[in-house]
Amino acid sequence: MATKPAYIAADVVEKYLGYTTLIPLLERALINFSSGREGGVVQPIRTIVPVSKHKGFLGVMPAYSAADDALTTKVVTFYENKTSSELPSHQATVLLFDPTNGILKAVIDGKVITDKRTAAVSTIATKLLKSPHAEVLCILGSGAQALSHYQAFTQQFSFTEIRIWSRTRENAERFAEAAGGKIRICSTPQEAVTGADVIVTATMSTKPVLFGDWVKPGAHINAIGACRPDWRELDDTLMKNSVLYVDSKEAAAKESGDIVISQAAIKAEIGEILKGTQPALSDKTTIFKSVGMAIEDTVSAKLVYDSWTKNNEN
Ligand SMILES: NC(=O)C1=CN([C@@H]2O[C@H](COP(=O)(O)OP(=O)(O)OC[C@H]3O[C@@H](n4cnc5c(N)ncnc54)[C@H](O)[C@@H]3O)[C@@H](O)[C@H]2O)C=CC1
Ligand SMILES: O=C([O-])C1=[NH+]CCC1
Repeated sequence: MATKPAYIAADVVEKYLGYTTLIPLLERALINFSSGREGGVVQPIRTIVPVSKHKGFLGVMPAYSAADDALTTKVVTFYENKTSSELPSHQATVLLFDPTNGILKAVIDGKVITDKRTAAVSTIATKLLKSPHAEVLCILGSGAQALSHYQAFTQQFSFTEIRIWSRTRENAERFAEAAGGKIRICSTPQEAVTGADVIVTATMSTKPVLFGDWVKPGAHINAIGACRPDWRELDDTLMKNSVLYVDSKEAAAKESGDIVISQAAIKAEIGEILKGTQPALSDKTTIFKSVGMAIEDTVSAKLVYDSWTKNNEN
């Protein structure tokens, strides 16, 4: 008789998903993804079901990695009009299957996986694309992604100044308290961005919050939000005057309003830079437009499951 699937809750995921372990696994996954058939990644474009009546979306994100022999699907919901400040705008669950026979092995909380794997991939892009002299980090937004990016970036880099802007000062102050480090709270996005070497946009905005005229030449931008074809975070000036990298060319060209509307040309996938088949033009102004990939959830969920199994063996 088949055993019941394990349930792995958010606090356990948090315990096993450290950036130092996760980052090299994701680097390998990005390379495999960008290697076509040879890379052994099967990842169709995700299905998104709009729940227009409630300003929400349900996304289904399946993937298989031959290199990891791991099979998962994430189910993620995201809502524009949160009904409660207690409720996160994004909620997710990852189902992990035995790839040999299709048995469901684990139901894993997907919220922490989503927050951390996204920040880890931005860290990888930033290592490749930032100026070697980068000192100032700016984060626009103060939600879950803003916090995971702050945590990953402060662990992996040594910025001398970190700035944040959020729509309300109260939100920015709450963020600074949760982050716990020295953070400069800025009153306007322009103040936060001016002179910054690395910028993270992590908002639910549907209109540009970051304008090319504000951005220091040579800066690197990680654009995390605007995952719908009619949503924007970056304006046309910035999109057209920067070198544009993405996680998945196919997905970004379909899902990212910043690309769909501006018609900016994509230079390469981050996996192609890691493979050495495309250059990292770090002396130019660069954008990493992240839409999020199922394969990132697959390797993260496998890491969590394997660590959990090891620690629960008698
Ligand atoms: N690229 C990827 O892999 C992923 C991207 N995302 C996207 O990242 C973005 C942030 O996600 P979370 O931090 O989880 O959401 P969140 O709800 O925790 O935080 C959203 C932040 O955006 C701000 N915001 C909302 N509307 C705004 C507006 N019009 N102008 C400026 N700021 C605004 C909020 O005040 C808050 O600070 C979302 O667009 C989300 O869909 C989320 C998960 C993965
Ligand atoms: O990759 C992901 O999980 C998501 N990207 C945008 C919303 C959720």
